[in-house]
Amino acid sequence: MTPTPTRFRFPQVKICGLTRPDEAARCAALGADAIGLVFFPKSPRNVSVEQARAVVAALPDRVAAVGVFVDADFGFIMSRVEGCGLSMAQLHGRETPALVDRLTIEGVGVIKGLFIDGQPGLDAADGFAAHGFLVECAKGPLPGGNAMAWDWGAARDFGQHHPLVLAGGLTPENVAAAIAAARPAAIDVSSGVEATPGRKDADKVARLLQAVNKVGYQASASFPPVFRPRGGRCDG
Ligand SMILES: O=C(O)c1ccccc1NCC(=O)[C@H](O)[C@H](O)COP(=O)(O)O
Repeated sequence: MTPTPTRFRFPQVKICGLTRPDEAARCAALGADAIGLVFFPKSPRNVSVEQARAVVAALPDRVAAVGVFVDADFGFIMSRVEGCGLSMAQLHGRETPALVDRLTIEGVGVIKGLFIDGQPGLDAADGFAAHGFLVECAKGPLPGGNAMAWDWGAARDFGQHHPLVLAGGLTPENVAAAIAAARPAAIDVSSGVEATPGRKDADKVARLLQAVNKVGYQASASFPPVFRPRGGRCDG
């Protein structure tokens, strides 16, 4: 992938695992760039199509709505994308490059989940024409959302060559250190801003965004923004 100089807030912020419209609207008002909706029945954050549609309806257009899937097929993903008004899909299992290509052709932005210490690992990235790569560790009972911190600096080199979405155990207290260590294009947080699984705590979200904003805005970064506003095709 060829790095393109561009201007945007660095890093972008995705708050994942929303289940309620009022909490999603609050995340947006506080400055989140994207929210995540988990379509995985084993997760305590799993949402129905109806729930997800209501959450997306509460968002301003500038906020990306990302569906999180684990080994789902094209038809299932597209039914959620179209039924709920999602702009992006985050693939958190053993999905193939062909599935990513198919979604991209449909105008769906794709974030591929990779694991620093599991499969698929970082070496799989070059096979995927994804808009971003979420990197976290593989510890914990679920494929994501496990509140597991790791040595985030181990992803720094990866982030020089790929649009890195840093995730795993981030909190308002440690996010500045994590950003300094990994220099990601975006960060993703779920457990660290929750009151209970699936319920976001507005005070924690506010403190997280304050901490990210304090790190500063970088005028130029190596990649285009990972999270794009809803309502347009995602071509690049
Ligand atoms: O959050 C979940 O429940 C989940 C379940 C299955 C696959 C992925 C899932 N979440 C993906 C995310 O993007 C999380 O925000 C990411 O793993 C970080 O989670 P956390 O360490 O809790 O901040």
